[in-house]
Amino acid sequence: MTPPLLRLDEVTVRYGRKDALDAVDLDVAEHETVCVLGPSGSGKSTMLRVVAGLQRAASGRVRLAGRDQSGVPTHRRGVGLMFQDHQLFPQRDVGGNVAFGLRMRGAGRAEADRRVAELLDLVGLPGAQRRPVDSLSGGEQQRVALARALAPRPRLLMLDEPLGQLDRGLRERLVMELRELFARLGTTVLAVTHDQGEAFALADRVVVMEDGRIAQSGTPLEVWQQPANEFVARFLGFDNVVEAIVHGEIADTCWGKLPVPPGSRPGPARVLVRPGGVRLTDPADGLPCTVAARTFRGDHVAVVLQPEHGPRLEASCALRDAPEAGDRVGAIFDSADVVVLDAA
Ligand SMILES: Nc1ncnc2c1ncn2[C@@H]1O[C@H](COP(=O)(O)OP(=O)(O)OP(=O)(O)O)[C@@H](O)[C@H]1O
Repeated sequence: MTPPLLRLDEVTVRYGRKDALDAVDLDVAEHETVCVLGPSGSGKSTMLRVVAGLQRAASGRVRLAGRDQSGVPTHRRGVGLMFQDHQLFPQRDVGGNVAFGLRMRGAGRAEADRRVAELLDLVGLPGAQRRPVDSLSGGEQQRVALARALAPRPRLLMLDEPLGQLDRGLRERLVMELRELFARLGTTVLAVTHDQGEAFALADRVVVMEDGRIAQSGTPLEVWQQPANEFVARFLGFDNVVEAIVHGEIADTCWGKLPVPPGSRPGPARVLVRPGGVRLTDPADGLPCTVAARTFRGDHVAVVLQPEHGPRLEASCALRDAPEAGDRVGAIFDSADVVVLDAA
């Protein structure tokens, strides 16, 4: 069996007494795009740095195509890196920036020129070779940085907050372009971001980091549908989490009895209710609540409910059905949107 393109085997990175990575195991298969997601300080950049050879592991192994990379310098690992602030060379023009890695690897001028033209076509900047980089917009600079990272045909492309500085609309567009480009080129990608929308749009697989460890790894759909624990649930923006006692297909909570999916582990647990699974009805027919606030979110309205007992909960409503602040409503719960979480 061929080994994964990248394997981290119990990799620990220590800064002083702190483990920035704590015995992390991770495989990235050839042609896979893996996005590492997590709050600030959870170890995302450290993971990229140790794979690139910019940071030494205190213990564990980094393998690329099965080969232990201990002692292999960055420029011999065959990895491409793109950081959040692009780090383009301001004194070189676009062509000079994209050709940089090629020339470093001994490519002749004609070959480098051909490859630069090919890459600028690929990233949607055909003919931009002679433009000064400071004449480019943020999004264009991002494309040049991407072309530069792809130029030497790295076996693994690593992106650190690739779209961090750009405004939301542009990011959403570029993420789709990147996904299509990586699929077309068959690039293997390890990207880190703190933006879940970006990670979910780009990734075949999402890895959520918490304090130097992997809290969950799965497809975007798996992680979204079944967050492993309360940390992941809250990181994804799900705040409807309460203590519960699960028995059979019921969870007893301060919000009353919630239906849980068949086969849920019985006993004390934390339970998440996705806002889409909170339906509003007459106060007499559900958990009586007062509407504390409502926020327009484009395609839906987030309605914050204050029950008579227990913490507030959020419901997601269609615009035409959304109640007004101060209204009395009843909340009923849909078992498909109730998730029994692992104890953290
Ligand atoms: N050179 C360093 N010296 C000491 N501590 C460091 C160093 N680099 C990172 N750390 C610490 O290691 C931990 C992980 O940092 P890292 O930069 O990998 O996190 P991150 O998830 O990428 O964060 P961010 O999203 O803010 O970039 C943090 O607690 C950070 O303060």
